[in-house]
Amino acid sequence: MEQQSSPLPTAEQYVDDLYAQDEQLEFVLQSIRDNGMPQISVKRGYGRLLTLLVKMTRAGRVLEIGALGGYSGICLARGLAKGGTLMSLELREEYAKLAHENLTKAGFGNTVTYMTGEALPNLEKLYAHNERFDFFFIDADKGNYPNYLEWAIKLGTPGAIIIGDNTLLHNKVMDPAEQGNNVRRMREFNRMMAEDPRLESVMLTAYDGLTIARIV
Ligand SMILES: C[S@@+](CC[C@H](N)C(=O)[O-])C[C@H]1O[C@@H](n2cnc3c(N)ncnc32)[C@H](O)[C@@H]1O
Repeated sequence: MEQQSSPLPTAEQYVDDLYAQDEQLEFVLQSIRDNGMPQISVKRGYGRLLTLLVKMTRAGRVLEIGALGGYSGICLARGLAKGGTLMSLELREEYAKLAHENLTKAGFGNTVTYMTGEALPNLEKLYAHNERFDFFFIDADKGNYPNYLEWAIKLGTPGAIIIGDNTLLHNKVMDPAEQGNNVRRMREFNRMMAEDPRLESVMLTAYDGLTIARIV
């Protein structure tokens, strides 16, 4: 009888399997499921990239927009040197609470500060208080990505890194038939990242896309 061969893994599955399970991060994913929250944390490979990039750039002040259960927060905090800090903006109190619990369990409870509510007014507050950051991770409501990018440029120190997640938006950005608000705004974000003279950037197309820029 002819043997059925199992389908090949995707490149992302292959890479994910190459690395040992990360108990702290798996715990976060389980806590998100247990609390009935959306399972939309940053993908494992990009989480590892966040840690590496924070380390490689020696960023001391990191700002995240969209905390959910703290998965990306832990990845970012792991990259910080002693004394580094993470500011995390999250719409929902209950999500920020779980994220803080998870960062505390991971040993980063005193590294992170949460600001809850809509991110835009909080970004304005941070600017007014003269807070500046050298690393940004944008991962909240997609329709505001271009606004978050403008704020990151304003709040960024020279050479700051700005990263946006989900920049392919389930491949909708390439499909001219897709004309919803989030898709149009994500296209606008991608175009800004590619063309804005204040930035130099690269777009990674694994998983759901990740765009990385540096303020020139
Ligand atoms: C994709 S999830 C973030 C995942 C997280 N970065 C991670 O990888 O672990 C998006 C988060 O953005 C939050 N969010 C949505 N709209 C927001 C807004 N206007 N201001 C601040 N946070 C918002 C959601 O509540 C949700 O927790």
